[in-house]
Amino acid sequence: MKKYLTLENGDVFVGNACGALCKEIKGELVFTTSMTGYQETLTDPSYTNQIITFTYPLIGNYGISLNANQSPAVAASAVVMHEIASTVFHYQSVMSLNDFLDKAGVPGITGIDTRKLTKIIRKHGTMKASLTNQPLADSQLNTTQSVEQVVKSATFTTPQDEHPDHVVLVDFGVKSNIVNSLQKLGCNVTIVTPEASFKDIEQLHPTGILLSNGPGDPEDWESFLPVIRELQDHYPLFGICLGHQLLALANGARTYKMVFGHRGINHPVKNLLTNEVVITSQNHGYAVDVDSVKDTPLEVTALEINDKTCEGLRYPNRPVFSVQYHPEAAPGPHEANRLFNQFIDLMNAHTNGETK
Ligand SMILES: NC(=O)CC[C@H](N)C(=O)O
Repeated sequence: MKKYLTLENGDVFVGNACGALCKEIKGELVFTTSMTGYQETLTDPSYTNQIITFTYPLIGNYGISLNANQSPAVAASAVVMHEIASTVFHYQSVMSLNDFLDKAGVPGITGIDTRKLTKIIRKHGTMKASLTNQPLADSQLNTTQSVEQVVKSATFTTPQDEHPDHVVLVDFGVKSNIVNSLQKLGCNVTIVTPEASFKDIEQLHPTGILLSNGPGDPEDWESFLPVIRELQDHYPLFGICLGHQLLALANGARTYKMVFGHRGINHPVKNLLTNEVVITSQNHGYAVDVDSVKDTPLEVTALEINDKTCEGLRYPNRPVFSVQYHPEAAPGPHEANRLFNQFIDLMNAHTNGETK
């Protein structure tokens, strides 16, 4: 069955349908250069309302496993591939990528020259696009799920015991490996939605706050910025990706939309405090304006080596910091994992009265 990918600039790519064959969809067309980790990528809530193009030419060859999902559902609207593997080899695989997409009701298109498509996205920037069963003019296209719906589905959980580290995680669309990474290090994690007030969070007696990743434009979360300002006055705080952008906005810095973003698992980031370079997992379309940080109490702590975008911030003399990349990986390298240990060290020092 044929499928049509129509870009906002008028370009049309014709390929073969896969996944939920008949489903038609609209979304923001982005690309990821990750060579592995398609299951984690597709279930990362930050990809909500986005059509993901995989630049790697063969996707799906190790199937789908029971423990790789980053949220209960496939978050991406659709998938664009050069080739989807028809034969799957992995001892943990329980189904093929094609069946996974079909069960999730997510359409895909294969047989696409993803190199050509990516060059177009790099030149024009991320664009709206649609995936239809007929050339666009003849099709009946439905709209997609809103970002709000994703965030409202977040749940509250309560700590099981009295471990000293109790992280209240504000869920803007969290990846499960952020929660797992904290729990593996012994933290209790309570998840709250961004509707929580400072008082709601205070009543949970946190030892630290984590602002999660999430989809969409950080400027849409203006209502939560006053809560962040209060939180950073009282608790150790760690922001990841969207959480990093929100920490910046809450302190008066600006964010902007990048031309085509960073989506991949080999982005080099230089730590300006240690001169160390880490290879990081990234997925973002917005960034913090480095120059705008100068007029805030924050300090830029890291830059992406290729384009010098802001990758890290801290609030000097406070246990408050953030990164634009994903220390929890899933997918990607684990080099930055130690940031969770650093967060725990900051919480412990704060609990012991060693920091403000
Ligand atoms: N992974 C994320 O948290 C992404 C943050 C934000 N939605 C962006 O695209 O920049």
